[in-house]
Amino acid sequence: MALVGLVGWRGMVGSVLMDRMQAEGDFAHFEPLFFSTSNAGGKAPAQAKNETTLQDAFDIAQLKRCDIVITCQGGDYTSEVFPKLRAAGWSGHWIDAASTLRMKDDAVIILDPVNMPVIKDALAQGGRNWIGGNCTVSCMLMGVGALYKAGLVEWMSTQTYQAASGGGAQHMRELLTQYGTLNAEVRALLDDPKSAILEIDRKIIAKQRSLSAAETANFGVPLGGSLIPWIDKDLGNGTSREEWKGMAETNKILGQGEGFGTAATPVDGFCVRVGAMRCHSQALTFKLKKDVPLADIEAMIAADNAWVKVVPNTREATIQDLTPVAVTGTLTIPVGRLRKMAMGPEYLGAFTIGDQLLWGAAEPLRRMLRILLEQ
Ligand SMILES: NC(=O)C1=CN([C@@H]2O[C@H](COP(=O)(O)OP(=O)(O)OC[C@H]3O[C@@H](n4cnc5c(N)ncnc54)[C@H](OP(=O)(O)O)[C@@H]3O)[C@@H](O)[C@H]2O)C=CC1
Ligand SMILES: N[C@@H](CC(=O)OP(=O)(O)O)C(=O)O
Repeated sequence: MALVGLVGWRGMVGSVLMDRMQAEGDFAHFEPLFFSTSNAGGKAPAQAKNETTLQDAFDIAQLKRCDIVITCQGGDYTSEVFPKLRAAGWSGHWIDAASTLRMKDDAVIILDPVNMPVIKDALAQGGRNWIGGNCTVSCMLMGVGALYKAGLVEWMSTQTYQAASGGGAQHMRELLTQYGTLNAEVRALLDDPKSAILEIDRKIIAKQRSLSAAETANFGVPLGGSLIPWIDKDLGNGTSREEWKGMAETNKILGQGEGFGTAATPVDGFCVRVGAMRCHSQALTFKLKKDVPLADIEAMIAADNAWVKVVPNTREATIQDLTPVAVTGTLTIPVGRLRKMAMGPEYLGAFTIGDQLLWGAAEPLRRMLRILLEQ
């Protein structure tokens, strides 16, 4: 039985991964070896079989024992450990949620319902590095990948509404703390149906502008009752790194080069943090290469994979099924608001949502592990 090293299994992404692996019976297919950066020698979780002690996640000799290592520990860990492990002659499979290795030539961005042929090609050529994609990109392609597979997309523009969880657990806590502080500030006025809404509004904006440093430590500014139209690093050319990933990773996932070559499909837009908990939403505008009837587009999208769900473009269906609240904790990727736009029949609008901890992070890793175990 393959020995699989699990690193980062108790973090937020790792916990979602563990839950999914448990739900799918994955642990029946390998011997797990659990690692920790903080508690080596401690007790491994209940899924452990023969190896019941936590190993030091920096111990190259222990990592070298593994046929496969799967890590959700983060980019700093990958940067420190991965080169040492390969330099020590380890030729096992490395499956990673962090972005560190994504754009390396010898790494595949894994999203098998979308790019199984790319994964199979890499496997046939001895590929060993399998990296989960950016959450926004992965969720988007799970929804509208059919249009790319059909070669219909001339370009795509994205406007995202990204949840607090993309920043990590502390960001989710901070958002809720801010909501709580704001609510407390006006609770007495809310309880009085006769109170003036503009007084409530004045108190809220005053409170938002005076939140303590501790209450904005992670986002840097208030997010509760506001939004932040910048995610990840400033690339210095007017683009955020999150926006850059849209084109770079979409094209790499599709096997269309490293993102900006002549074969690449242009993808660009704005990435915005909003006060949602763990679902990333995005409004998409496509320029299609030709005018395709809307019914054909809907059928194509609906048939693409087992998780995508076309939501009828009506008010009732949209407000019921096309929200973070509806999608959180599920693998369903709804695609709705599908309509031709006023610019012409080749212009298509769509809105899609995905749980960024499931399809956006844990699920592609889990599925890659099964692909490797089943070869
Ligand atoms: N958050 C996201 O949306 C996404 C994250 N990723 C990638 O996954 C990586 C991990 O992200 P995320 O899961 O959010 O990170 P977490 O901070 O939740 O977990 C990372 C590690 O922190 C350690 N840790 C310290 N204190 C605690 C605690 N109280 N509870 C749990 N773990 C703790 C654990 O390591 P140990 O057990 O060794 O102490 C854990 O594995 C990111 O750095 C990123 O590279 C990828 C896609 C999306
Ligand atoms: N940057 C994403 C989350 C994330 O972890 O992305 P990446 O895996 O590309 O670093 C967000 O903030 O929503």
